[in-house]
Amino acid sequence: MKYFDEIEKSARERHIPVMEKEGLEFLIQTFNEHQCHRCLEIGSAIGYSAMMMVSNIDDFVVETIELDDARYLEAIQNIKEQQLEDQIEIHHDDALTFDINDLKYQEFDCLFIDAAKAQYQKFFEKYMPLVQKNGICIVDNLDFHGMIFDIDHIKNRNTKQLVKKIKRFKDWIFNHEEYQVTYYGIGDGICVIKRK
Ligand SMILES: C[S@@+](CC[C@H](N)C(=O)[O-])C[C@H]1O[C@@H](n2cnc3c(N)ncnc32)[C@H](O)[C@@H]1O
Repeated sequence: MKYFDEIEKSARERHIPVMEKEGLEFLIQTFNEHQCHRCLEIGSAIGYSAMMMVSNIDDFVVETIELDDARYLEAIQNIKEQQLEDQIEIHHDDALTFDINDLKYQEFDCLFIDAAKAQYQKFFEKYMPLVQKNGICIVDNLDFHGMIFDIDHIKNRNTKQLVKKIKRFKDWIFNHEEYQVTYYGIGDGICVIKRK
């Protein structure tokens, strides 16, 4: 497995939320097992997860969307420095309002949702139709540091609202008649979603 330890370390030091190694290894393994080659990622941050994916999965491209100005610019720089421009296409936009006609690819075999947690359902509903029939979607951070199991004891009002929204998404997707969801207690809770 190829790692980008310096980039990861620098992100953590500056409190830029990038995926934990364990979760990323799981993501890469899952995309490999499902023979995925084209991923749409929502939430690039500084490009770390996209670079990990394209560097560790054969014949793999990522198209990714990032809202934050500084992170987007840093992602561009990182991708360029690693000479991965041919494999990673990054857009600077709000994924909720982004015009999907501006995507380079119109169909994907995997979707990775890793942006604003309160909007998971909106991201899923907007982007899952771009994933082909046998494709998969991976969603991270579904336990929110275990808080999802003990919402009544969360004191901070904003945190409580956020955790409630994550729980609402979890309940919605787990009970969805069109999708089959498998939960893995890796990192902060990961779900692999497939069409039934
Ligand atoms: C958890 S970080 C992504 C980490 C990255 N996938 C990694 O592991 O290297 C989430 C990112 O989503 C971005 N984000 C939040 N809301 C967004 C939106 N509506 N559209 C696009 N990006 C968004 C944030 O600015 C943040 O950089």
